[in-house]
Amino acid sequence: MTPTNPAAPTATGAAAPAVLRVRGVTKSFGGAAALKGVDLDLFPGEVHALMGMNGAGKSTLVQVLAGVHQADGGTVEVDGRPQSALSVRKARRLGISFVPQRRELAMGLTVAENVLLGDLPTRGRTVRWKAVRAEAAAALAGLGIDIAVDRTAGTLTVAEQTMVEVAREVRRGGRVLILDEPTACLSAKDAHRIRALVRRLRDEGVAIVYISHYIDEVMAVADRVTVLRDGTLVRSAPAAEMDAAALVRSMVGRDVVSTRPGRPAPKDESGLTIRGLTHGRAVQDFTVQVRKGEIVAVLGPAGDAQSRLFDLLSGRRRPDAGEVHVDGRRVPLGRVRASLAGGLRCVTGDRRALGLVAGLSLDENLMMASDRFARRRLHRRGELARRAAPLRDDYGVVALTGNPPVGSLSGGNQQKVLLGKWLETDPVVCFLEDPTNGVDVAAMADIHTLVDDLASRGVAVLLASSSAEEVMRLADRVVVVSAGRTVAEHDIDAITRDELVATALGGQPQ
Ligand SMILES: Nc1ncnc2c1ncn2[C@@H]1O[C@H](COP(=O)(O)OP(=O)(O)OP(=O)(O)O)[C@@H](O)[C@H]1O
Repeated sequence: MTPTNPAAPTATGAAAPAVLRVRGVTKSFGGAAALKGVDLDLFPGEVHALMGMNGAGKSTLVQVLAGVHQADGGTVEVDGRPQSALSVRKARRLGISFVPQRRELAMGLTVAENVLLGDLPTRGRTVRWKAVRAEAAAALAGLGIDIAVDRTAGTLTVAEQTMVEVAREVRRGGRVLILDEPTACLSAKDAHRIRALVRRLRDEGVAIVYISHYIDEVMAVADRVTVLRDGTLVRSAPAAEMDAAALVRSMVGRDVVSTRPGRPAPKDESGLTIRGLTHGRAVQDFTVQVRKGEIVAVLGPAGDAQSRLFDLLSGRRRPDAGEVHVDGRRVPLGRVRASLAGGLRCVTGDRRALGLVAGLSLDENLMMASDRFARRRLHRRGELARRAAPLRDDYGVVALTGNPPVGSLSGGNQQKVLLGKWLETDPVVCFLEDPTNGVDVAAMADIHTLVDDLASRGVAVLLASSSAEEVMRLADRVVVVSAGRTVAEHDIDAITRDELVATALGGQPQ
Protein backbone atom coordinates (compact mmCIF):
# COMPACT_ATOMS: atom_id res chain seq x y z
CA MET A 1 0.00 0.00 0.00
CA THR A 2 2.86 2.33 0.75
CA PRO A 3 4.30 3.99 -2.34
CA THR A 4 7.85 2.69 -2.13
CA ASN A 5 9.48 4.06 -5.25
CA PRO A 6 12.17 6.55 -4.22
CA ALA A 7 11.90 8.38 -7.51
CA ALA A 8 9.15 8.72 -10.08
CA PRO A 9 9.19 9.96 -13.65
CA THR A 10 8.31 13.62 -14.03
CA ALA A 11 6.13 15.01 -16.77
CA THR A 12 9.28 15.31 -18.84
CA GLY A 13 10.09 11.65 -18.31
CA ALA A 14 13.22 12.22 -16.20
CA ALA A 15 13.54 10.62 -12.78
CA ALA A 16 13.83 13.08 -9.90
CA PRO A 17 14.04 12.57 -6.15
CA ALA A 18 10.97 13.33 -4.08
CA VAL A 19 10.75 16.94 -2.99
CA LEU A 20 8.45 15.91 -0.15
CA ARG A 21 8.40 12.57 1.63
CA VAL A 22 5.83 11.88 4.32
CA ARG A 23 5.92 8.75 6.46
CA GLY A 24 3.45 7.54 9.06
CA VAL A 25 1.93 10.92 9.84
CA THR A 26 -0.71 10.85 12.57
CA LYS A 27 -2.96 13.62 13.85
CA SER A 28 -5.83 13.57 16.32
CA PHE A 29 -8.32 16.21 17.36
CA GLY A 30 -9.75 15.86 20.85
CA GLY A 31 -8.71 12.21 21.03
CA ALA A 32 -10.21 11.26 17.64
CA ALA A 33 -7.79 10.32 14.87
CA ALA A 34 -8.05 12.33 11.64
CA LEU A 35 -4.81 10.85 10.20
CA LYS A 36 -3.73 7.33 11.15
CA GLY A 37 -0.23 6.97 9.72
CA VAL A 38 -0.24 8.39 6.20
CA ASP A 39 2.59 8.14 3.63
CA LEU A 40 2.98 10.41 0.64
CA ASP A 41 5.74 11.03 -1.92
CA LEU A 42 5.61 14.17 -3.97
CA PHE A 43 7.83 14.71 -7.00
CA PRO A 44 8.81 17.87 -8.89
CA GLY A 45 6.79 18.34 -12.06
CA GLU A 46 3.79 16.25 -11.03
CA VAL A 47 0.18 16.99 -10.26
CA HIS A 48 -0.62 14.75 -7.33
CA ALA A 49 -4.34 14.55 -6.64
CA LEU A 50 -5.49 13.88 -3.11
CA MET A 51 -8.92 12.34 -3.04
CA GLY A 52 -11.29 10.92 -0.48
CA MET A 53 -14.69 11.35 1.06
CA ASN A 54 -15.60 14.26 3.28
CA GLY A 55 -13.70 13.93 6.52
CA ALA A 56 -11.16 11.46 5.06
CA GLY A 57 -8.32 13.70 6.24
CA LYS A 58 -7.20 15.49 3.04
CA SER A 59 -7.26 19.02 4.44
CA THR A 60 -5.68 17.86 7.69
CA LEU A 61 -2.82 16.23 5.79
CA VAL A 62 -2.07 19.28 3.66
CA GLN A 63 -2.38 21.53 6.68
CA VAL A 64 0.28 19.43 8.38
CA LEU A 65 2.51 19.90 5.32
CA ALA A 66 1.84 23.64 5.28
CA GLY A 67 2.62 23.96 9.00
CA VAL A 68 -0.94 24.96 9.97
CA HIS A 69 -1.32 21.83 12.12
CA GLN A 70 1.54 20.03 13.89
CA ALA A 71 1.53 16.27 13.35
CA ASP A 72 1.34 14.07 16.46
CA GLY A 73 3.67 11.47 14.95
CA GLY A 74 5.49 10.47 11.77
CA THR A 75 8.07 12.29 9.65
CA VAL A 76 8.11 14.87 6.90
CA GLU A 77 11.23 15.22 4.75
CA VAL A 78 11.82 18.09 2.36
CA ASP A 79 14.55 17.45 -0.23
CA GLY A 80 15.64 14.42 1.82
CA ARG A 81 16.07 16.41 5.07
CA PRO A 82 13.77 15.58 8.01
CA GLN A 83 11.82 18.58 9.27
CA SER A 84 10.64 18.70 12.82
CA ALA A 85 7.78 20.95 13.94
CA LEU A 86 6.84 22.65 10.70
CA SER A 87 5.32 26.09 11.24
CA VAL A 88 3.61 28.10 8.51
CA ARG A 89 6.65 30.35 8.26
CA LYS A 90 9.09 27.46 8.11
CA ALA A 91 7.04 25.59 5.52
CA ARG A 92 6.93 28.70 3.37
CA ARG A 93 10.70 29.16 3.72
CA LEU A 94 11.11 25.61 2.47
CA GLY A 95 9.01 26.47 -0.58
CA ILE A 96 5.75 24.83 0.50
CA SER A 97 2.81 27.06 -0.46
CA PHE A 98 -0.79 26.51 0.45
CA VAL A 99 -3.85 28.01 -1.23
CA PRO A 100 -6.72 27.03 1.10
CA GLN A 101 -10.37 26.47 0.17
CA ARG A 102 -11.28 29.94 1.30
CA ARG A 103 -9.36 32.59 -0.62
CA GLU A 104 -7.12 34.72 1.53
CA LEU A 105 -6.52 37.94 -0.36
CA ALA A 106 -6.65 41.36 1.26
CA MET A 107 -9.85 42.36 -0.52
CA GLY A 108 -9.41 46.12 -0.08
CA LEU A 109 -5.93 46.13 -1.65
CA THR A 110 -5.02 46.02 -5.33
CA VAL A 111 -3.95 42.93 -7.22
CA ALA A 112 -0.38 44.31 -7.32
CA GLU A 113 -0.28 44.82 -3.55
CA ASN A 114 -1.64 41.33 -2.97
CA VAL A 115 0.91 39.67 -5.25
CA LEU A 116 3.76 41.43 -3.41
CA LEU A 117 2.20 41.30 0.05
CA GLY A 118 4.94 41.13 2.70
CA ASP A 119 7.60 41.90 0.12
CA LEU A 120 6.87 45.42 -1.13
CA PRO A 121 9.97 47.00 -2.77
CA THR A 122 11.05 50.11 -0.84
CA ARG A 123 13.59 52.85 -1.06
CA GLY A 124 14.39 54.00 2.47
CA ARG A 125 10.99 53.99 4.11
CA THR A 126 9.01 54.68 0.97
CA VAL A 127 7.29 51.99 -1.02
CA ARG A 128 8.24 52.11 -4.71
CA TRP A 129 4.75 51.84 -6.13
CA LYS A 130 5.89 51.82 -9.74
CA ALA A 131 8.07 48.82 -8.98
CA VAL A 132 5.19 47.14 -7.12
CA ARG A 133 3.03 47.39 -10.23
CA ALA A 134 5.80 46.33 -12.58
CA GLU A 135 6.88 43.32 -10.50
CA ALA A 136 3.30 42.16 -9.98
CA ALA A 137 2.56 42.53 -13.69
CA ALA A 138 5.67 40.51 -14.50
CA ALA A 139 4.70 37.78 -11.99
CA LEU A 140 1.25 37.47 -13.54
CA ALA A 141 2.49 37.65 -17.13
CA GLY A 142 5.10 34.99 -16.36
CA LEU A 143 2.24 32.61 -15.59
CA GLY A 144 0.13 33.74 -18.55
CA ILE A 145 -2.43 35.40 -16.24
CA ASP A 146 -4.24 38.35 -17.76
CA ILE A 147 -5.53 40.45 -14.85
CA ALA A 148 -4.97 44.22 -14.51
CA VAL A 149 -2.76 44.86 -11.46
CA ASP A 150 -4.64 48.01 -10.44
CA ARG A 151 -7.91 46.22 -9.84
CA THR A 152 -9.06 45.91 -6.24
CA ALA A 153 -8.96 42.27 -5.10
CA GLY A 154 -12.59 42.49 -3.95
CA THR A 155 -13.75 43.00 -7.55
CA LEU A 156 -12.10 39.81 -8.83
CA THR A 157 -14.03 36.65 -9.61
CA VAL A 158 -13.23 33.62 -7.45
CA ALA A 159 -11.15 32.13 -10.28
CA GLU A 160 -9.16 35.36 -10.61
CA GLN A 161 -8.60 35.44 -6.85
CA THR A 162 -7.21 31.91 -7.02
CA MET A 163 -4.85 32.91 -9.83
CA VAL A 164 -3.59 35.93 -7.91
CA GLU A 165 -2.94 33.75 -4.86
CA VAL A 166 -1.09 31.22 -6.98
CA ALA A 167 1.02 33.99 -8.56
CA ARG A 168 1.89 35.31 -5.11
CA GLU A 169 2.94 31.88 -3.88
CA VAL A 170 4.99 31.12 -7.00
CA ARG A 171 6.71 34.49 -6.74
CA ARG A 172 7.60 33.72 -3.13
CA GLY A 173 9.48 30.71 -4.41
CA GLY A 174 6.86 27.98 -3.90
CA ARG A 175 8.19 24.68 -5.26
CA VAL A 176 5.39 22.70 -3.70
CA LEU A 177 2.00 24.21 -4.34
CA ILE A 178 -0.98 22.83 -2.44
CA LEU A 179 -4.37 23.70 -3.88
CA ASP A 180 -7.41 22.77 -1.79
CA GLU A 181 -10.42 22.46 -4.13
CA PRO A 182 -9.32 25.26 -6.46
CA THR A 183 -12.18 24.76 -8.92
CA ALA A 184 -15.08 24.31 -6.48
CA CYS A 185 -18.02 26.42 -7.64
CA LEU A 186 -16.31 27.72 -10.77
CA SER A 187 -17.93 27.78 -14.20
CA ALA A 188 -16.57 25.31 -16.77
CA LYS A 189 -14.60 28.12 -18.40
CA ASP A 190 -12.96 29.33 -15.18
CA ALA A 191 -12.16 25.80 -14.04
CA HIS A 192 -10.49 25.28 -17.40
CA ARG A 193 -8.33 28.39 -16.86
CA ILE A 194 -7.25 27.17 -13.43
CA ARG A 195 -6.33 23.72 -14.78
CA ALA A 196 -4.34 25.32 -17.60
CA LEU A 197 -2.38 27.29 -14.99
CA VAL A 198 -1.78 24.13 -12.96
CA ARG A 199 -0.45 22.27 -16.02
CA ARG A 200 1.84 25.15 -16.84
CA LEU A 201 3.32 25.19 -13.33
CA ARG A 202 3.71 21.42 -13.45
CA ASP A 203 5.63 21.71 -16.71
CA GLU A 204 7.89 24.27 -15.05
CA GLY A 205 8.76 21.70 -12.39
CA VAL A 206 6.48 22.73 -9.52
CA ALA A 207 5.10 19.83 -7.48
CA ILE A 208 1.38 20.29 -7.08
CA VAL A 209 -0.93 18.70 -4.52
CA TYR A 210 -4.42 19.00 -5.92
CA ILE A 211 -7.47 18.32 -3.76
CA SER A 212 -10.70 17.91 -5.70
CA HIS A 213 -14.00 16.06 -5.50
CA TYR A 214 -14.48 16.16 -9.27
CA ILE A 215 -13.52 12.77 -10.64
CA ASP A 216 -13.46 13.81 -14.31
CA GLU A 217 -11.24 16.73 -13.44
CA VAL A 218 -8.80 14.59 -11.50
CA MET A 219 -8.62 12.06 -14.32
CA ALA A 220 -7.87 14.94 -16.71
CA VAL A 221 -5.29 16.85 -14.70
CA ALA A 222 -3.53 14.45 -12.31
CA ASP A 223 -0.37 12.44 -12.94
CA ARG A 224 -0.74 10.50 -9.68
CA VAL A 225 -3.67 9.97 -7.35
CA THR A 226 -3.57 9.20 -3.64
CA VAL A 227 -6.82 8.17 -1.97
CA LEU A 228 -7.46 8.57 1.75
CA ARG A 229 -10.26 6.88 3.63
CA ASP A 230 -10.90 7.45 7.35
CA GLY A 231 -7.45 8.92 7.83
CA THR A 232 -5.66 6.02 6.13
CA LEU A 233 -4.03 5.75 2.72
CA VAL A 234 -5.94 3.21 0.66
CA ARG A 235 -4.33 3.69 -2.74
CA SER A 236 -1.58 5.67 -4.43
CA ALA A 237 -0.98 5.07 -8.14
CA PRO A 238 -0.40 6.81 -11.46
CA ALA A 239 -3.67 8.30 -12.74
CA ALA A 240 -3.23 6.36 -15.99
CA GLU A 241 -3.64 3.12 -14.02
CA MET A 242 -6.99 4.17 -12.56
CA ASP A 243 -10.45 4.58 -13.98
CA ALA A 244 -13.30 6.63 -12.57
CA ALA A 245 -15.28 3.68 -11.21
CA ALA A 246 -12.24 2.18 -9.46
CA LEU A 247 -11.43 5.56 -7.98
CA VAL A 248 -14.93 5.92 -6.55
CA ARG A 249 -14.74 2.40 -5.13
CA SER A 250 -11.46 3.08 -3.36
CA MET A 251 -12.78 6.35 -1.93
CA VAL A 252 -16.19 5.15 -0.81
CA GLY A 253 -15.66 1.42 -0.46
CA ARG A 254 -18.55 0.67 -2.84
CA ASP A 255 -20.03 1.76 -6.17
CA VAL A 256 -21.99 5.00 -6.24
CA VAL A 257 -24.64 5.62 -8.83
CA SER A 258 -26.64 8.79 -9.02
CA THR A 259 -29.25 8.54 -11.74
CA ARG A 260 -32.28 10.60 -12.50
CA PRO A 261 -35.26 9.01 -10.80
CA GLY A 262 -38.83 9.05 -12.14
CA ARG A 263 -40.32 11.90 -10.12
CA PRO A 264 -44.05 12.67 -10.07
CA ALA A 265 -44.92 15.27 -12.72
CA PRO A 266 -44.94 18.84 -11.39
CA LYS A 267 -48.33 20.24 -10.43
CA ASP A 268 -50.02 22.88 -12.55
CA GLU A 269 -49.95 25.46 -9.75
CA SER A 270 -47.09 27.90 -9.62
CA GLY A 271 -45.00 27.67 -6.46
CA LEU A 272 -42.68 30.54 -7.30
CA THR A 273 -43.12 33.36 -9.79
CA ILE A 274 -40.36 35.92 -10.23
CA ARG A 275 -40.97 38.85 -12.56
CA GLY A 276 -38.45 41.42 -13.74
CA LEU A 277 -36.13 41.04 -10.76
CA THR A 278 -33.28 43.50 -11.12
CA HIS A 279 -30.38 44.49 -8.89
CA GLY A 280 -27.54 46.55 -10.32
CA ARG A 281 -25.78 44.66 -13.05
CA ALA A 282 -25.68 41.30 -11.27
CA VAL A 283 -29.33 40.43 -11.90
CA GLN A 284 -31.15 42.08 -14.78
CA ASP A 285 -34.82 41.58 -15.53
CA PHE A 286 -34.83 38.01 -14.22
CA THR A 287 -38.13 36.26 -14.80
CA VAL A 288 -38.95 32.64 -14.05
CA GLN A 289 -41.83 30.48 -12.96
CA VAL A 290 -41.38 27.28 -10.94
CA ARG A 291 -44.37 24.99 -10.46
CA LYS A 292 -44.91 23.01 -7.28
CA GLY A 293 -42.89 19.82 -7.53
CA GLU A 294 -40.69 21.22 -10.28
CA ILE A 295 -36.92 21.81 -10.22
CA VAL A 296 -35.75 24.71 -12.36
CA ALA A 297 -32.02 25.28 -12.57
CA VAL A 298 -30.25 28.58 -13.05
CA LEU A 299 -26.95 27.71 -14.67
CA GLY A 300 -24.14 30.22 -14.64
CA PRO A 301 -20.84 30.89 -12.95
CA ALA A 302 -21.14 30.76 -9.19
CA GLY A 303 -20.72 33.99 -7.40
CA ASP A 304 -22.33 36.73 -9.43
CA ALA A 305 -25.98 36.29 -10.41
CA GLN A 306 -26.45 33.28 -8.16
CA SER A 307 -25.36 34.83 -4.88
CA ARG A 308 -27.25 37.97 -5.75
CA LEU A 309 -30.39 35.90 -6.32
CA PHE A 310 -29.79 34.41 -2.88
CA ASP A 311 -29.53 37.89 -1.38
CA LEU A 312 -32.72 39.08 -3.09
CA LEU A 313 -34.89 36.03 -2.45
CA SER A 314 -33.78 35.63 1.16
CA GLY A 315 -34.55 39.29 1.87
CA ARG A 316 -30.97 40.27 2.68
CA ARG A 317 -31.08 42.88 -0.06
CA ARG A 318 -33.88 44.84 -1.68
CA PRO A 319 -34.03 44.68 -5.47
CA ASP A 320 -34.13 47.78 -7.68
CA ALA A 321 -37.21 46.36 -9.39
CA GLY A 322 -39.25 43.20 -9.68
CA GLU A 323 -41.83 41.05 -7.93
CA VAL A 324 -41.76 37.67 -6.21
CA HIS A 325 -44.89 35.55 -5.62
CA VAL A 326 -44.93 32.38 -3.54
CA ASP A 327 -47.98 30.16 -3.79
CA GLY A 328 -49.85 33.03 -5.50
CA ARG A 329 -49.10 35.57 -2.75
CA ARG A 330 -46.76 38.48 -3.25
CA VAL A 331 -43.78 38.42 -0.90
CA PRO A 332 -42.53 41.79 0.38
CA LEU A 333 -38.88 42.09 -0.65
CA GLY A 334 -35.87 43.26 1.30
CA ARG A 335 -36.85 41.68 4.64
CA VAL A 336 -35.56 38.29 5.78
CA ARG A 337 -38.52 37.80 8.08
CA ALA A 338 -41.03 38.43 5.29
CA SER A 339 -39.25 36.02 2.98
CA LEU A 340 -39.34 33.25 5.62
CA ALA A 341 -42.97 33.99 6.52
CA GLY A 342 -43.82 33.76 2.82
CA GLY A 343 -42.54 30.15 2.69
CA LEU A 344 -39.22 30.82 0.96
CA ARG A 345 -36.19 28.90 2.23
CA CYS A 346 -32.90 30.00 0.74
CA VAL A 347 -29.78 27.92 1.23
CA THR A 348 -26.64 29.97 0.67
CA GLY A 349 -23.61 28.83 -1.33
CA ASP A 350 -21.38 30.55 1.22
CA ARG A 351 -21.87 28.26 4.19
CA ARG A 352 -18.98 29.68 6.19
CA ALA A 353 -19.89 33.35 6.04
CA LEU A 354 -23.68 33.21 5.77
CA GLY A 355 -24.99 29.73 6.41
CA LEU A 356 -23.61 28.43 9.68
CA VAL A 357 -22.57 29.88 13.02
CA ALA A 358 -19.05 28.48 13.32
CA GLY A 359 -18.79 28.85 17.10
CA LEU A 360 -22.03 26.95 17.81
CA SER A 361 -22.21 23.17 17.88
CA LEU A 362 -23.26 20.87 15.06
CA ASP A 363 -26.63 20.13 16.74
CA GLU A 364 -27.33 23.78 17.55
CA ASN A 365 -26.75 24.71 13.90
CA LEU A 366 -28.84 21.81 12.65
CA MET A 367 -31.83 22.76 14.82
CA MET A 368 -31.45 26.52 14.58
CA ALA A 369 -34.02 27.16 11.85
CA SER A 370 -36.66 24.76 13.24
CA ASP A 371 -36.20 26.31 16.66
CA ARG A 372 -36.65 29.75 15.22
CA PHE A 373 -39.98 28.77 13.70
CA ALA A 374 -41.05 27.05 16.92
CA ARG A 375 -39.93 30.16 18.83
CA ARG A 376 -37.91 27.85 21.09
CA ARG A 377 -35.46 29.77 23.22
CA LEU A 378 -34.13 27.42 25.86
CA HIS A 379 -32.40 24.11 25.29
CA ARG A 380 -31.57 21.31 27.57
CA ARG A 381 -28.48 19.68 26.20
CA GLY A 382 -29.82 16.13 26.17
CA GLU A 383 -33.01 17.22 24.49
CA LEU A 384 -31.19 19.04 21.71
CA ALA A 385 -29.15 15.92 20.98
CA ARG A 386 -32.31 13.78 20.94
CA ARG A 387 -34.08 16.07 18.48
CA ALA A 388 -31.01 16.48 16.26
CA ALA A 389 -30.21 12.75 16.06
CA PRO A 390 -32.77 11.80 13.37
CA LEU A 391 -31.72 14.76 11.24
CA ARG A 392 -28.07 13.79 11.55
CA ASP A 393 -29.08 10.34 10.30
CA ASP A 394 -31.29 11.57 7.46
CA TYR A 395 -28.66 13.96 6.17
CA GLY A 396 -25.73 11.62 6.85
CA VAL A 397 -23.77 14.09 8.99
CA VAL A 398 -20.65 12.50 10.48
CA ALA A 399 -18.40 13.99 13.19
CA LEU A 400 -15.29 12.51 14.76
CA THR A 401 -16.42 13.39 18.28
CA GLY A 402 -19.91 13.85 19.80
CA ASN A 403 -21.17 17.35 19.09
CA PRO A 404 -18.24 19.55 18.03
CA PRO A 405 -18.38 23.19 16.89
CA VAL A 406 -19.79 23.10 13.35
CA GLY A 407 -16.71 24.98 12.10
CA SER A 408 -14.49 21.96 12.86
CA LEU A 409 -16.50 19.62 10.60
CA SER A 410 -15.17 18.74 7.18
CA GLY A 411 -16.57 20.86 4.34
CA GLY A 412 -19.04 18.28 3.08
CA ASN A 413 -20.45 17.64 6.51
CA GLN A 414 -20.94 21.36 7.04
CA GLN A 415 -22.87 21.45 3.76
CA LYS A 416 -25.17 18.64 4.94
CA VAL A 417 -25.84 20.49 8.22
CA LEU A 418 -26.75 23.59 6.23
CA LEU A 419 -29.22 21.69 4.04
CA GLY A 420 -30.71 19.82 7.01
CA LYS A 421 -31.18 23.09 8.84
CA TRP A 422 -33.41 24.58 6.14
CA LEU A 423 -35.05 21.70 4.32
CA GLU A 424 -36.79 20.47 7.46
CA THR A 425 -38.78 23.65 8.01
CA ASP A 426 -41.80 23.08 5.70
CA PRO A 427 -40.68 25.08 2.70
CA VAL A 428 -43.12 26.03 -0.06
CA VAL A 429 -40.21 27.17 -2.23
CA CYS A 430 -36.52 26.37 -1.88
CA PHE A 431 -33.71 28.32 -3.46
CA LEU A 432 -30.55 26.22 -3.36
CA GLU A 433 -27.24 27.82 -4.26
CA ASP A 434 -24.61 25.23 -5.30
CA PRO A 435 -25.90 22.63 -2.81
CA THR A 436 -23.12 20.11 -3.51
CA ASN A 437 -20.27 22.58 -3.26
CA GLY A 438 -17.30 20.72 -1.76
CA VAL A 439 -19.08 17.43 -1.07
CA ASP A 440 -17.78 13.98 -1.97
CA VAL A 441 -19.32 11.69 -4.60
CA ALA A 442 -21.35 9.71 -2.11
CA ALA A 443 -22.65 12.80 -0.33
CA MET A 444 -23.39 14.36 -3.71
CA ALA A 445 -25.59 11.40 -4.61
CA ASP A 446 -27.29 11.69 -1.19
CA ILE A 447 -27.92 15.40 -1.61
CA HIS A 448 -29.34 14.86 -5.10
CA THR A 449 -31.78 12.35 -3.60
CA LEU A 450 -32.73 14.89 -0.91
CA VAL A 451 -33.48 17.47 -3.59
CA ASP A 452 -35.51 14.90 -5.58
CA ASP A 453 -37.52 14.15 -2.42
CA LEU A 454 -38.10 17.83 -1.85
CA ALA A 455 -39.63 18.19 -5.33
CA SER A 456 -41.61 14.95 -4.90
CA ARG A 457 -43.13 16.49 -1.75
CA GLY A 458 -44.46 19.31 -3.94
CA VAL A 459 -41.87 21.96 -3.10
CA ALA A 460 -40.94 24.33 -5.93
CA VAL A 461 -37.15 24.23 -6.21
CA LEU A 462 -35.00 26.89 -7.84
CA LEU A 463 -31.49 25.49 -8.10
CA ALA A 464 -28.52 27.73 -8.81
CA SER A 465 -25.68 25.60 -10.03
CA SER A 466 -22.35 25.97 -11.78
CA SER A 467 -22.30 22.30 -12.81
CA ALA A 468 -23.90 21.15 -16.05
CA GLU A 469 -23.84 17.54 -14.74
CA GLU A 470 -25.80 18.53 -11.68
CA VAL A 471 -28.34 20.43 -13.77
CA MET A 472 -28.80 17.45 -16.11
CA ARG A 473 -29.21 15.14 -13.10
CA LEU A 474 -31.74 17.22 -11.18
CA ALA A 475 -33.57 19.83 -13.19
CA ASP A 476 -36.79 19.68 -15.23
CA ARG A 477 -35.95 22.98 -16.91
CA VAL A 478 -32.86 25.15 -17.08
CA VAL A 479 -32.38 28.90 -17.40
CA VAL A 480 -28.90 29.93 -18.53
CA VAL A 481 -27.70 33.24 -17.12
CA SER A 482 -24.72 35.21 -18.34
CA ALA A 483 -23.62 38.64 -17.10
CA GLY A 484 -26.84 38.93 -15.10
CA ARG A 485 -29.19 38.27 -18.03
CA THR A 486 -31.10 35.19 -19.09
CA VAL A 487 -29.59 34.03 -22.38
CA ALA A 488 -31.49 30.77 -22.89
CA GLU A 489 -34.17 28.53 -21.40
CA HIS A 490 -34.65 24.81 -22.15
CA ASP A 491 -36.61 21.78 -21.08
CA ILE A 492 -33.99 19.40 -19.84
CA ASP A 493 -34.96 16.58 -22.19
CA ALA A 494 -34.64 18.94 -25.16
CA ILE A 495 -30.93 19.58 -24.65
CA THR A 496 -27.73 17.54 -24.28
CA ARG A 497 -25.05 18.15 -21.69
CA ASP A 498 -22.63 19.44 -24.33
CA GLU A 499 -25.18 21.85 -25.74
CA LEU A 500 -25.83 23.09 -22.22
CA VAL A 501 -22.12 23.70 -21.60
CA ALA A 502 -21.84 25.47 -24.98
CA THR A 503 -24.75 27.77 -24.07
CA ALA A 504 -23.27 28.50 -20.66
CA LEU A 505 -19.95 29.38 -22.29
CA GLY A 506 -21.65 32.03 -24.37
CA GLY A 507 -22.69 30.38 -27.60
CA GLN A 508 -26.23 29.38 -28.44
CA PRO A 509 -26.76 25.67 -29.06
CA GLN A 510 -27.64 24.79 -32.64
N1 LIG B 1 -9.67 21.66 14.09
C1 LIG B 1 -10.37 20.53 14.18
N2 LIG B 1 -10.99 20.17 15.34
C2 LIG B 1 -11.69 19.00 15.45
N3 LIG B 1 -11.84 18.13 14.43
C3 LIG B 1 -11.27 18.43 13.26
C4 LIG B 1 -10.51 19.64 13.06
N4 LIG B 1 -10.05 19.66 11.78
C5 LIG B 1 -10.52 18.52 11.21
N5 LIG B 1 -11.23 17.79 12.09
C6 LIG B 1 -11.88 16.50 11.82
O1 LIG B 1 -10.91 15.66 11.20
C7 LIG B 1 -11.53 14.87 10.18
C8 LIG B 1 -10.78 15.08 8.87
O2 LIG B 1 -11.13 16.37 8.38
P1 LIG B 1 -10.56 16.99 7.05
O3 LIG B 1 -11.03 18.41 7.00
O4 LIG B 1 -9.10 16.74 6.98
O5 LIG B 1 -11.31 16.12 5.95
P2 LIG B 1 -11.31 16.32 4.36
O6 LIG B 1 -10.92 15.02 3.79
O7 LIG B 1 -10.49 17.50 3.99
O8 LIG B 1 -12.85 16.58 4.11
P3 LIG B 1 -13.62 17.55 3.07
O9 LIG B 1 -13.57 16.88 1.74
O10 LIG B 1 -15.01 17.58 3.60
O11 LIG B 1 -12.96 18.91 3.10
C9 LIG B 1 -12.98 15.30 10.12
O12 LIG B 1 -13.78 14.35 10.79
C10 LIG B 1 -13.01 16.63 10.83
O13 LIG B 1 -14.25 16.83 11.48
